[in-house]
Amino acid sequence: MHQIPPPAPSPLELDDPSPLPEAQALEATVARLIAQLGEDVTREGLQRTPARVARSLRFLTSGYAQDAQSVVRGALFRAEGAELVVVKGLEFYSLCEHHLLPFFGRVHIGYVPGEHILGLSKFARVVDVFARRLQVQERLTVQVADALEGVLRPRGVGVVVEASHLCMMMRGVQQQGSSTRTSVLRGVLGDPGVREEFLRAINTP
Ligand SMILES: Nc1nc2c(ncn2[C@@H]2O[C@H](COP(=O)(O)OP(=O)(O)OP(=O)(O)O)[C@@H](O)[C@H]2O)c(=O)[nH]1
Ligand SMILES: [Zn+2]
Repeated sequence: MHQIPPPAPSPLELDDPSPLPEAQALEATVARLIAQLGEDVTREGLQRTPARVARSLRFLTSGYAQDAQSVVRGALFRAEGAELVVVKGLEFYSLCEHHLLPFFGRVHIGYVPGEHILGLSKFARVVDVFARRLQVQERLTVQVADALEGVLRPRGVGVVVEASHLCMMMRGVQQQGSSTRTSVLRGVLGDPGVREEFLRAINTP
């Protein structure tokens, strides 16, 4: 009888038995950072922390090694219509480039197809390519719109990002209730009728 093997863990989640020199350098940097915060890196709870943080940071910035073209490959299909398509509420987590603290929220995307439509899951994958980098919210919004425009050549595209920034919540101005909305509306998504339809779709629960 065949045993079903357990699913392989993602390479980024593995405990690397022989870390590459750059991974070791990152670990050493994290160890130095912890020491400079006045902590004892050799105490039991912290011994493996530099390796964990290095691994975690590599995952959280894994978007640098990806590009939107490869992510959508194979999921472009001939368009069946030319109506507005809205994919809303895509969750994302990113790191603010000023404080290296998380900002997170939802991305809403609308587009009016040209010759192609895109497999629905790929919108979330495109968002992750750009969210898993050191970012500002405005650039994230523009990069998602640029990427979709590049691969889909749509008649119009709209990207709205709503996010909470921990750098504004747990430090700095400490505005726990604040959130930020950024948007890019291009092509026919800029036309009043289509824009209204898109904004109504994303604002309706
Ligand atoms: N526009 C924009 N600003 C951001 C984003 N993330 C963080 N910031 C802001 O970047 C700015 C950095 O300002 P600085 O004055 O250099 O840094 P700071 O002294 O830590 O600022 P405070 O947060 O006000 O304490 C702050 O106003 C942050 O709120 C983002 O995604 N977009
Ligand atoms: Zn910040």
